[in-house]
Amino acid sequence: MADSTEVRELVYLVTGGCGFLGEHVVRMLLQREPRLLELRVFDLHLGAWLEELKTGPVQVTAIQGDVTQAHEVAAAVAGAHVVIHTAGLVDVFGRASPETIYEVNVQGTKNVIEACVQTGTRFLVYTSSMEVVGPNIKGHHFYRGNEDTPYEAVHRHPYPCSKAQAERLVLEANGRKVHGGLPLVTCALRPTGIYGEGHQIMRDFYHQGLRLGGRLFRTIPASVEHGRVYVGNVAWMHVLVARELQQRAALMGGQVYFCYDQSPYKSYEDFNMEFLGPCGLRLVETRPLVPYWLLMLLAALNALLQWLLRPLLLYAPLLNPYTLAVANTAFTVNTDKARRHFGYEPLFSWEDSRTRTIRWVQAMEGSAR
Ligand SMILES: NC(=O)C1=CN([C@@H]2O[C@H](COP(=O)(O)OP(=O)(O)OC[C@H]3O[C@@H](n4cnc5c(N)ncnc54)[C@H](O)[C@@H]3O)[C@@H](O)[C@H]2O)C=CC1
Ligand SMILES: C[C@H](CCCC(C)(C)O)[C@H]1CC[C@H]2[C@@H]3[C@H](O)CC4=CC(=O)CC[C@]4(C)[C@H]3CC[C@]12C
Repeated sequence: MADSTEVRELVYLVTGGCGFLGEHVVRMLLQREPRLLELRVFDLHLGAWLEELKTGPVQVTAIQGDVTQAHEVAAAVAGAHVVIHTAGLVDVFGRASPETIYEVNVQGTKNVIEACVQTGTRFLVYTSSMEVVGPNIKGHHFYRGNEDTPYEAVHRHPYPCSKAQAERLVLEANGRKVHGGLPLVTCALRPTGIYGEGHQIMRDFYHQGLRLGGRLFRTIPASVEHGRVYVGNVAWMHVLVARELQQRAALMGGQVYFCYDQSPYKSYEDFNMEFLGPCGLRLVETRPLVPYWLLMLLAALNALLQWLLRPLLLYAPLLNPYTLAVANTAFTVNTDKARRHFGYEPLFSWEDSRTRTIRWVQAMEGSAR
């Protein structure tokens, strides 16, 4: 909501601005950051929807680029006041190699930090993940914890390892002198499982349900709570944190914040049914259809098949030992740190978030309704 009394003077860069979360951040900035003069959207793959944004009062600059290429990042960052770094390789299914995941998530983040230092950009917001904390490889539950809750964050999978390493780099860079001599101010946001318009896995579950005659089969006990947060609220947190970081550098610099809202605590599958149910799907059984030991066996078999078939084709099903462990381990947050530090309140109520997500599912091609 542009306030006519504010002067448009700020240049923001959003890396990964054409991804699921990135698009919401871009649209939210245009709606809710009245001081924005130019918005640079940097992504490996640019979306056609960017064109429609170019007619407004803010200059929207689309930059096709790769975060692993330091010179491309530096060129995009030069002259920006704030960088929101959401670009990342989100892969827990074995589609990409561990090397590629590290290259994008860790080297890409190093490139963003170095670009800020070299070009004199002072404010950097990093999209981290709940995965930097847990669930850990021991399957310890994290039950409604906050940023200070003790937890053994031990990982083996490349995705959480790379996000944890990148987050550490961002936090350690807080206070480094950028070109011109002023200190860099950084912080990291840790969303739990994001949902909402554009969520690919929700889309996949919906289509799977349609193929199975309107049914989905429970795999995880309903008692295993999984943290979820609406994409619009995650985007709003990014906008707010980026704004307030400029005013409250001493308090917020080097800090981490979980992303949260009023979404209910439920199992991954029961939560998805909040949207898929009203779209004509039902979750069969009150208890998992397949015993857990058999699921573990199937997950291990999938991992073996992935490895055997790799020279011939990419076999990357949803079920693997890692996704099973994440889905089957409680991980929920209960915190007010973002409210205390920068006045965050969710912009979308649970009812709004649910309605918006249901409308999006219903609008999908092949809708059951
Ligand atoms: N989806 C989720 O539930 C969660 C996501 N996150 C984090 O949020 C961020 C965004 O995730 P999503 O929007 O879900 O993923 P996404 O895959 O939809 O978006 C990532 C974007 O980054 C871009 N990108 C990938 N590699 C790039 C490269 N080398 N150079 C430039 N751009 C590149 C992609 O083209 C894509 O547009 C990621 O950093 C992810 O780790 C954190 C917690 C939960
Ligand atoms: C794919 C999983 C659901 C199917 C499980 C099965 C096959 C046993 O029925 C998803 C369950 C939990 C998801 C992850 C979680 O929300 C945390 C995440 C945070 C991120 O930063 C990236 C995405 C993800 C790892 C997310 C990925 C899908 C699940 C494993």
